[in-house]
Amino acid sequence: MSTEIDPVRIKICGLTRTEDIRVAIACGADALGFVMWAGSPRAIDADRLATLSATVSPFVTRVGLFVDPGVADVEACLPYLDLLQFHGDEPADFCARFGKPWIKAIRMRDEIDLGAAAETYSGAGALLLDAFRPGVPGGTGETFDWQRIPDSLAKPVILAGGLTPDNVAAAVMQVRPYAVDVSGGVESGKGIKDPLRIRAFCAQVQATTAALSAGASAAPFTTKSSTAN
Ligand SMILES: O=C(O)c1ccccc1NCC(=O)[C@H](O)[C@H](O)COP(=O)(O)O
Repeated sequence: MSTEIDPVRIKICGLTRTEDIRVAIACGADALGFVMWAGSPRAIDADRLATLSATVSPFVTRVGLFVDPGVADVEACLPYLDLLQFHGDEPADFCARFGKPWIKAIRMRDEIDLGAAAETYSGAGALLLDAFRPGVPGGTGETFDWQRIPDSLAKPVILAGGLTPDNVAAAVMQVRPYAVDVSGGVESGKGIKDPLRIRAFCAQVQATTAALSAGASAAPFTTKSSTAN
């Protein structure tokens, strides 16, 4: 029996070049991430963001990534973004003050309580769950134990951290996230995306969604978005 399911959304992160944006969109990416934190090898500034953002088609979400930014730093980027993604220790009221939809990255340190995080960041559109490496706010290229994600969470889950064309199908099957997020797994160098790897990554996600729709799983498919407020 075939059951239509929501496709797992795809976010390609750490884009710095127009040609990579074109490939990501052509392969079906739903969202594109731009790292607005100067400490990253994938960082761009607001001028570059304006240029890149102008090449993004309507209906593709432009996401700005920030790590404990100043208010003015975020405000300078607002005209070029659809969604804000916070990777530092930003309180919820800070994340919400810009009048844009936002998501919160949660690094999966040992003691993390995802239920509490979902309450603390109740205004977030989703929680992006990422690997924890001390001193590195994101883009680690490392996975974490996906079994640590509860079956039910009060926010949609965006799964990140060390995803690649080789492991993303298993990740989708196991976690059933609302979306997957990848950076290093589709790169040939920091901030330089590999078109073949982007294509392979998106194809794996799309094929897994199709397989689930066709009944590849014994359990009825629900994504981690299904328990969202
Ligand atoms: O990518 C970075 O360099 C980065 C730096 C600081 C904060 C966040 C950063 N990236 C965030 C992302 O959304 C990445 O896609 C996510 O951490 C997954 O990265 P990867 O493990 O390389 O796929």
